[in-house]
Amino acid sequence: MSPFTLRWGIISTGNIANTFCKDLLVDPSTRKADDVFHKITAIGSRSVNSAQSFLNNLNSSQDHFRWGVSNGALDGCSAYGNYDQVYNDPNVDVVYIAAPHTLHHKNCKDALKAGKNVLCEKPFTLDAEEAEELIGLAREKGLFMMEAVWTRFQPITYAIQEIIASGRLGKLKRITADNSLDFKLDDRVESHRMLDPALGGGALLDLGPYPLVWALLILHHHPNNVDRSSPKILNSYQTIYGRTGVDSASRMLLEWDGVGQADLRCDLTCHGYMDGVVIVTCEEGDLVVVAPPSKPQTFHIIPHGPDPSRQGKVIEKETHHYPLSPGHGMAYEADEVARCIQANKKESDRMPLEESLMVMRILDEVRRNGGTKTKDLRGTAGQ
Ligand SMILES: NC(=O)C1=CN([C@@H]2O[C@H](COP(=O)(O)OP(=O)(O)OC[C@H]3O[C@@H](n4cnc5c(N)ncnc54)[C@H](OP(=O)(O)O)[C@@H]3O)[C@@H](O)[C@H]2O)C=CC1
Ligand SMILES: O=C1OC[C@@H](O)[C@H](O)[C@H]1O
Repeated sequence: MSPFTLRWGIISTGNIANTFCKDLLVDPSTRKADDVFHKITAIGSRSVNSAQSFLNNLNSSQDHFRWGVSNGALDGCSAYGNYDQVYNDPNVDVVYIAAPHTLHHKNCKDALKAGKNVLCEKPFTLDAEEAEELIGLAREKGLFMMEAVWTRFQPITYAIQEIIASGRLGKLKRITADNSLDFKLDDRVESHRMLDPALGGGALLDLGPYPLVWALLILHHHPNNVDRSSPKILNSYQTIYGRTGVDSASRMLLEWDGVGQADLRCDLTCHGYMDGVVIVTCEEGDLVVVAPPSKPQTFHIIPHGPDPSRQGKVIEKETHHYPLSPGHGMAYEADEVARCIQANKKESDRMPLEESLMVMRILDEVRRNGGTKTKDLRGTAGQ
């Protein structure tokens, strides 16, 4: 059977848009996804020159990214000097939104209103109100929409969830998860999207979704969270970066009743502990994930010790590798979008809209309890 072709329109020509588009050009058979073919049919930028040079750059891709160029994935692709032409292009099935956080809501809304399916970068929106409005609109229009939490679709996350759910490590106790890096804040211009409060800058909104995705995968989806209830925020703290007033670091302590606690961190001033960016502590041992938390490929199981009273299922340290297919690891989420749209689904079971909304509510509460300049920043819901 010939593969299902999904035609992508791309909004903005920044860093992650480039990484994502490159991954769309990788041969799907390298990740056993022969049922899908990704085609990029429109690129939208605030400047037509930027759209055209982005397209030229994709056309000159090498290595694994050459496959799509040679197999027609960029044939007939339009380069537009605005976003509206992407939304209105009849050759586009789904729009990928990769502009700064504060524009996600407007861009998604414009795409949905034009009748397009949507994949939107994390954080899904600036606040929960925006997310609610988009979810309502997507449902009203009968369109597919998903937050681009690529980590969820990587092979290692399924494997880790399976081990935890199997009970092999004994009862789950708690997790810690950390997505931190030394972003060299002092060397950046104040208008950088990570530093500018008006663009939703700071660690929480940019890095926070990753510790949260681990908390959701492990605790929210744990078999003991039978009715999938939301966590309580026990505590949170934001460190303020004086120069622009955004958070240079954020901490969250969440609890899923009857399941466990999640101690979550994100920091723009230093790396986390690379050999243990996520630690799932269970009765019999720890499951420890090696960096980066957005796309890990290795985890260890480390037993707590030879305690004869334990069930003895974890005796020696184990190392498990789940290598990503060629590319950056973003194609798995694109495959999910293609399969959902082909099956006429309006959302992904693996990344449900309710969970995007739940994350936005958590981020709102942390932001509003902190003292940064984004504390009172409101989104564009209703506009
Ligand atoms: N999934 C992942 O791994 C990652 C996701 N992200 C998410 O993707 C989004 C974009 O991040 P990233 O690619 O790093 O950002 P960049 O700054 O590299 O790119 C953002 C692009 O948005 C467009 N844009 C529109 N309006 C503005 C504005 N007022 N100021 C700046 N840019 C504007 C520009 O493209 P143009 O001029 O062409 O319109 C710009 O190039 C963020 O929401 C971030 O959270 C980021 C990194 C990794
Ligand atoms: O979204 C992201 O994913 C990967 C991280 O390292 C990056 O900082 C963040 O923006």
